[in-house]
Amino acid sequence: MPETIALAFIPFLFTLIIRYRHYFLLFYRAVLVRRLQDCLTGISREERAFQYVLTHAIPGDPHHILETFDQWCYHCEYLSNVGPHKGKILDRLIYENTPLTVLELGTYCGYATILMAQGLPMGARLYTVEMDPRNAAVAEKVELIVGASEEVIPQLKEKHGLLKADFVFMDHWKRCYLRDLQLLEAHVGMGRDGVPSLCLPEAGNGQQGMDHFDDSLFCSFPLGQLALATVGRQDTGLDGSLV
Ligand SMILES: C[S@@+](CC[C@H](N)C(=O)[O-])C[C@H]1O[C@@H](n2cnc3c(N)ncnc32)[C@H](O)[C@@H]1O
Repeated sequence: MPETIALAFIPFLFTLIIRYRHYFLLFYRAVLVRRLQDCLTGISREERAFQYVLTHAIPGDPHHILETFDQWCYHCEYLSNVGPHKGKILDRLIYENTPLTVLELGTYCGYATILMAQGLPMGARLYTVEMDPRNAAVAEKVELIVGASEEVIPQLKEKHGLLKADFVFMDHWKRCYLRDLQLLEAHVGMGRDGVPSLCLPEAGNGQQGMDHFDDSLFCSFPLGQLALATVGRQDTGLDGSLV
């Protein structure tokens, strides 16, 4: 009898596995393989990626550095970079907006930082905030600020000289998006003539190397009174409404 009940569950289990195969794959690659590699190599996944990039990329060539990151993600291990598909959208937004001051929340390995920095006009400045001091990469136009966004944003003006942000790329933990937008509104001048652009990739869905997940888009909205927009899952508290 218990065997019969167990057998009856097998089709159900198969259906679940097929339905959620991408999440299983993500779990396998991002958690299981990562833990195993951490134990085998004695260094973190991000350090492994850096070693790969350092040994395979042409120094000083941002395109090749990004391509090398992509190769690593497709053929070796998963990284939560913005990735080549959403990267194209980000690149286009930078090109269209030609911002002089850019604020990125969530540097991680510096993939989006490099991507944005190489598209910025001369004299532009990119500020990028990362709370994990191990995740750091710096380029010429970039000021890397190590700290949690909630502590850094109130100090951006006085301590880091960021008087206004023309373009904000939020790519940290999405539970922080609403709070940090409110902090930005309170502490940082926003954009040319008060019209900043805001980018919110849909976090947790669109991971690099997981093409199937890459169905999210970026938004760049001209924001009069800071209109908020998010694309994809509507669980950030930012549902396209005006604040
Ligand atoms: C998805 S990764 C960023 C990927 C990066 N923008 C890219 O495309 O290469 C998110 C990063 O945000 C950082 N982070 C999360 N919450 C943060 C906070 N409140 N302040 C600063 N950094 C934060 C994490 O440590 C992590 O490195």
